[in-house]
Amino acid sequence: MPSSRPLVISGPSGVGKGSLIDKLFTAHPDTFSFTVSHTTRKPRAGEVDGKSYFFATHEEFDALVAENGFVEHAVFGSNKYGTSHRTITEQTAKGLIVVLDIEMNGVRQMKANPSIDPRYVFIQPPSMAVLESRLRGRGTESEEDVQRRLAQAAAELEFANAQTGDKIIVNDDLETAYRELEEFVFQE
Ligand SMILES: Nc1ncnc2c1ncn2[C@@H]1O[C@H](COP(=O)(O)OP(=O)(O)OP(=O)(O)O)[C@@H](O)[C@H]1O
Repeated sequence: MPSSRPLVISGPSGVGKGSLIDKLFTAHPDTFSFTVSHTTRKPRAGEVDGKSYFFATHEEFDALVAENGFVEHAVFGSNKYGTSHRTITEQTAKGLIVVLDIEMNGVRQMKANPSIDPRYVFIQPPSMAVLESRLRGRGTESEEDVQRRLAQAAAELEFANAQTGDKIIVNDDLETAYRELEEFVFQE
């Protein structure tokens, strides 16, 4: 039986977190769950409250921050995003392993307030050059955005390397990295 502790997957943009998490969910369809984040941004067409996100006003969001309702939260542009304690405990109570895809500052917050005791996995690129080519190859970001993500990547790698006791997986060959992740997740 795998541990029921939530799994926090972190690492620079473009390193392959999404690809690895997709593989995990596909290979084990009834084992894992995502959380539903809170956001102050307005719903886009087709987005359902409580499914895509929990949509909140700034006042509602700030009230939840004040009562320590988030395990991590952040501001992107003019909007706030956060993962509530509640979304994690609800999914864990269903017997699912919660998977959180979180950036460095979120990990910092979770470690500073260790109320849910997750397992941390850091995904790293074989080199910065490979990371750059994956980010460009994905073709979803503007040049300015690629540059911003690469600058942030250096900080992400430095942060991960300074952590002790967490799992680090180098995503060189995707299948090999996936097997390493799977083995870690399903170990006793
Ligand atoms: N081991 C690998 N070898 C080659 N290409 C890979 C590998 N892993 C992922 N990729 C490719 O690299 C690109 C970035 O991967 P992905 O979108 O999964 O990254 P991410 O870490 O989730 O990024 P973000 O944090 O920005 O969402 C994708 O085009 C993906 O197909």
